[in-house]
Amino acid sequence: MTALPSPFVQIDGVAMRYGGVEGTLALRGASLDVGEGEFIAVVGPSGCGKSTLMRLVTGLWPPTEGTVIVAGKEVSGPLSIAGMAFQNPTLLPWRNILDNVMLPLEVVQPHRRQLRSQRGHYEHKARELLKLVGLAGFEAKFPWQLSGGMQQRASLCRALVHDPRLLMLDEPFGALDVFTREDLWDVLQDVWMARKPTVILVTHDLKEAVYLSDRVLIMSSRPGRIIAERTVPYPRRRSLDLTYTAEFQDIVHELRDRISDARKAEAPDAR
Ligand SMILES: Nc1ncnc2c1ncn2[C@@H]1O[C@H](COP(=O)(O)OP(=O)(O)OP(=O)(O)O)[C@@H](O)[C@H]1O
Repeated sequence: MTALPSPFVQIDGVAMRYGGVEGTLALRGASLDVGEGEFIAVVGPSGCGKSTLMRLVTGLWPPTEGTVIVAGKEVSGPLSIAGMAFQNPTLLPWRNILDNVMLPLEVVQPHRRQLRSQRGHYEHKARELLKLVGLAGFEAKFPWQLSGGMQQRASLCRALVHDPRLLMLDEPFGALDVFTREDLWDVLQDVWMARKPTVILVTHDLKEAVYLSDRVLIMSSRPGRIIAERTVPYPRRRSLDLTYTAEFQDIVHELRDRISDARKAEAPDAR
């Protein structure tokens, strides 16, 4: 019998308290595994600790208790193999779009070391990514010259330019109108199909979670932990028509009911 490969992301019994012993307990007993190349979505009540979980996986904060292992190593500082995108695109206003997308290459090794001698190669890569998300021709524009949706596309390119094995997305489409959001779902789907990074997506949008992921993890109210999961059965490439089918909507309703139960559940000793 062949052994199963170990998960790419392993979170085991993690607790996180902000601000010392009297501070806010954001997570308690949180455990989850994500396989390499898997796309998972994390949903849960507001304030349950989803963003906190993302910070622990990317090494931006250490857990108060428990372990976080990524690619076989315990996380002990910011992870260079991760690309990140958040609700707010946070592009640097004084850099044009191409230079914004290339920013991680100036920070993350081995790219940082190679950037000067291989600038042409890296620039080509950044331009190809911008083309993939429909931003060819906008390389020399500044963020303020782009719409919110276009800025979010650029921020997705920035998260991908250093070929991260792990893509961490914290409500990346939350601030966008529904049409732009749906366009970007398909952009993300195409990027995932082409490069197969491991993706952890935090979202409040249950339709988005089901449309994009292989598995949806549901968190309890704070202090958050994973209380249930739902496997999504649809092969890719998925089309938006799928979201109008009764079966798809049943899955969304099922998730909504579970989150509503989690919101009602008492968390008496959470502070
Ligand atoms: N830097 C911080 N210092 C102190 N408390 C914090 C900090 N960041 C988050 N918290 C608290 O930790 C808890 C979990 O916050 P977190 O942002 O992880 O939740 P979330 O599920 O992402 O929320 P939302 O769904 O509203 O975006 C909240 O009670 C929040 O107030």
